[in-house]
Amino acid sequence: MNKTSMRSPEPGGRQSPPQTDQAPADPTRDIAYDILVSVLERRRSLDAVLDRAPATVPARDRAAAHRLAAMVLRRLGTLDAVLRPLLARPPPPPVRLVLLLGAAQLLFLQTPAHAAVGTSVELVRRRRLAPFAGLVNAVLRRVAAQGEASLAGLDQALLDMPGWLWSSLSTVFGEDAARRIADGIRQEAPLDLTLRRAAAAPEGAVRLPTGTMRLPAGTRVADLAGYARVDTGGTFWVQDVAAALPVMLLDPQPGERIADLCAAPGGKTAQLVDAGAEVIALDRDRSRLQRVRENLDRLAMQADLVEADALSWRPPALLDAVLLDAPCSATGTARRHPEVLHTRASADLPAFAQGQARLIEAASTMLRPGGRLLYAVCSMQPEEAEAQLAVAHRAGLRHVPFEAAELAMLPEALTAEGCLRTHPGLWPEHGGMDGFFAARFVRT
Ligand SMILES: C[S@@+](CC[C@H](N)C(=O)[O-])C[C@H]1O[C@@H](n2cnc3c(N)ncnc32)[C@H](O)[C@@H]1O
Repeated sequence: MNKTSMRSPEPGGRQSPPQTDQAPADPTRDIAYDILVSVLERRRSLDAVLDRAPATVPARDRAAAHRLAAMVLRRLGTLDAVLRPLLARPPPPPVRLVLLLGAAQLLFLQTPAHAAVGTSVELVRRRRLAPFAGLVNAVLRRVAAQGEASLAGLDQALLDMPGWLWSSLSTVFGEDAARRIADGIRQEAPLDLTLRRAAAAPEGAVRLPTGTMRLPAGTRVADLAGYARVDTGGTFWVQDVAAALPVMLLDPQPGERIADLCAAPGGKTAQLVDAGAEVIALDRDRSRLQRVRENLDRLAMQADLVEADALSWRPPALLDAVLLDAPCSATGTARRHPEVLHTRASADLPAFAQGQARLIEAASTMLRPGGRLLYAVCSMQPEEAEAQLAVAHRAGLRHVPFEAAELAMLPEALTAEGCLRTHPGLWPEHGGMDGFFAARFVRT
């Protein structure tokens, strides 16, 4: 196979263009490139980078940049494996990013070849890497010519998942399920909405067996009728089908006093309020708590918002229930937030598990005898899930397993110990779901 050779960049060739408030020349690809740099080199979140894009960039370009960068992050191992045989030696990191963006458009986003190749050549020039324009052009033309054949013989499930996550998932779920999870993560996630009680579903939405309404990937939520109704408040909010399960399993009753200890951005708070509970929504991050306020305002819902650290906060009176949706590695959200595949490592797990244990201990002191704790994490890792059952026991909490009848719509998510465990390999016929773990306890 012919390999395309490279010349060295000109002095200063690796600098990024200066940041300005002006809209970039090709916002989709420029922003997608910046996202990749920030995620892969600085372990930042995709949304945080997108939030920094100039306000002049239209929503449609932001959405396209998000989709393109997310596709590269989801398919990075496969894309590298396609490009490697076409290169005489590893290209400088910025050139690799341009090639990844171009190849993702060609292989996974159905961008016409002339557009994907041409815009990639322009992008490498704008990044002051003009000496590599010929290389980018030649390599991407080869990818375009090979098309689907580029992927033949590649074990994409293994290539696209970090090794540590693959071994952890194979141990927990078995190799077949790990493969189904990898397949689920590689799909673009649909838009899931939780409807408020008795509200009408937005047009075109499909009702999933657990009640969540689902619309195709790429649907813009703000365009849907009912998003910001002024008379009654919005009729729905965005929340993955799996993220809606913990509150369903807590089964909040009207008038119950319930604290949502890690509330922002407020999807589960809204479910608790919608059920008629008296809700205290707590978050230690002021700007994130502000998002809870905005979301509840849009829905015309009331809760007591408290900016505090759940480790030291105590309620004015003991509570009927606590929802602890604890901070975690978030591996369960990899299909919606594919950066977690690159920003997380197994070395992060002990610190997360320790933080969760301290929050469980704090939560146990807030409950009246007989009060319920619903512990949840959007993680698939056992350190953050089953391992916390022993912590809860030591803190004076009794595990109350979920019953088969409570998960009759999703029996495959009920574990032998009576916990909830979902993952992106479940419900492939409906479009999958995020990974979540939940367990229920009662204060003895
Ligand atoms: C997993 S998110 C919660 C998602 C939320 N429950 C929902 O459904 O929309 C974690 C949140 O916990 C907050 N948090 C983390 N540690 C905390 C602590 N010790 N006290 C209060 N909030 C905390 C973070 O600021 C973050 O907003």
